[in-house]
Amino acid sequence: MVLIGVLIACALVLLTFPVFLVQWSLYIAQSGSGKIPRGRWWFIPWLGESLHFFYKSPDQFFRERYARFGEIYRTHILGSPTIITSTPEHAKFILATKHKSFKAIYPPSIDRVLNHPSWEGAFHQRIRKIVQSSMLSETIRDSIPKFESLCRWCLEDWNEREFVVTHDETRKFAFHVALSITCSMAPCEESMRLLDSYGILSNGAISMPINFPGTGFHLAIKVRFHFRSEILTDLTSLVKRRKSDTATTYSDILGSLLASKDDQGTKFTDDEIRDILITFLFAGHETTAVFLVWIVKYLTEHPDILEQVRDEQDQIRSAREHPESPLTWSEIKNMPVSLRVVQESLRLANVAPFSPREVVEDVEHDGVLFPKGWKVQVYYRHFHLNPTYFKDPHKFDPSRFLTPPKPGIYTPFGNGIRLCPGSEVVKLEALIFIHLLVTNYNWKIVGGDCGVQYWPTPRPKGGLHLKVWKRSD
Ligand code: HEM
Repeated sequence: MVLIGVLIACALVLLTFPVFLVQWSLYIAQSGSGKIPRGRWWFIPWLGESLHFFYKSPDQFFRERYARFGEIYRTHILGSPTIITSTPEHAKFILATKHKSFKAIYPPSIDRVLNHPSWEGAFHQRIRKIVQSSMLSETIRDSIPKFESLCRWCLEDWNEREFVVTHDETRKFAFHVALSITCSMAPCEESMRLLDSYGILSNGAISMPINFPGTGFHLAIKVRFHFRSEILTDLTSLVKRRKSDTATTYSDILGSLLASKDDQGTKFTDDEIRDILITFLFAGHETTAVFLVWIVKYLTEHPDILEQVRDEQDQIRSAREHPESPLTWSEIKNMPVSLRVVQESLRLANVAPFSPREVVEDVEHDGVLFPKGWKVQVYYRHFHLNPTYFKDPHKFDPSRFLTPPKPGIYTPFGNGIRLCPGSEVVKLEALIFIHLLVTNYNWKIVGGDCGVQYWPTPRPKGGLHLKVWKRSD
């Protein structure tokens, strides 16, 4: 008995010794030169503070550490020692165009589902150029009628249903907008099949990366093969059709990818094109869908603001010769109240709260050491909910955007070299959605407030159930 006790004690000492060594080296590093930021101690090497991170709520996890350690601190989550920073100065440095010491990464769950490294260097710039030019406001303004009819299609029978799961419908809308920009695909059997596959893929990406039968992540890995082969089939037939269709010029991303050559005249391979499409569709719809749900929730909870938005949108409609005419670019540009609702919802909801990076080489900035191999998360939520930058930060108050925020403080679309190229599309989608929703419908939330699902991005739990009726009813 005594022997077993001694053996267990020895095993514990042996197991925890390396952890103490790591922790001690951190202590030396931070006390010697005062470089690595402060943080909590952890005791299980791979796990670190991950259990707290997943099961408390990321929001509470970061809030507690922010309160204790300030704007920059270290932790150990998702299998890596990580520095969390939320000083505008560090964010600018880490995300800056020319800085090569940090490389972009996906969070492990998304990484293993998408299964390709983040785009870097010249390859990244080449893709970015194509993607950006497809989403400039001059380019997307021609797509207003297309986006509006997609939105009408998604909203058309809301009043006839017992209740609407808002997130299901906004996903349908955002996904078809992304498909339209990517490969000019209109709603069809194929697009709905892809939407379903993406639903399962996204469920895996938003779950903890545990590959065990029965988990969402396990299912997503399995579905990924199915999804990839589906994309491959669709893409192959699309390329075939495009090649034989010499009469039409396609101004979508797929068309540009197929035409693009690098400095040596090399084209993208089919595998590369598939990876770009998979990633682009992923980036392009999930965040937007959740964001539109938040807009509905905020408007419902603030009837005074909903009334102002409705007044604005009704005026636009009544100023037209035919009230049902499609929206125009000049009408979109003349929605200041609704635009402020969009800006404030982006700030408060923080649907993309992080920019994750990996440190490529030891780098020091402003008294902080970022050690090689560590992860860094620029955490925008600390900016956007900081009373120093936004008075009464948890209050939904679109009027705060009557005064533009200071540069580098309001960053819902990130910053620097990877600034979201879809920001103009998101705003356009949101304004079209608001216009059609408030001019056509009244609604109320049913099933009570189910709270917030924080992982991986904050969203109303259950997708927000609505009972909807026509305004004329
Ligand atoms: C509310 C909606 C959205 C939010 C909040 C959002 C936010 C972001 C953020 C913060 C990043 C930077 C990530 C980083 O620094 O690592 C990003 C990147 C990106 N976003 Fe968005 N996004 C949204 C919608 C969209 C849409 C609609 C599209 C396309 C149609 C899109 C396409 C992309 C792409 C391709 C990147 C990668 C850019 C690069 O690596 O150069 N996003 N997004």
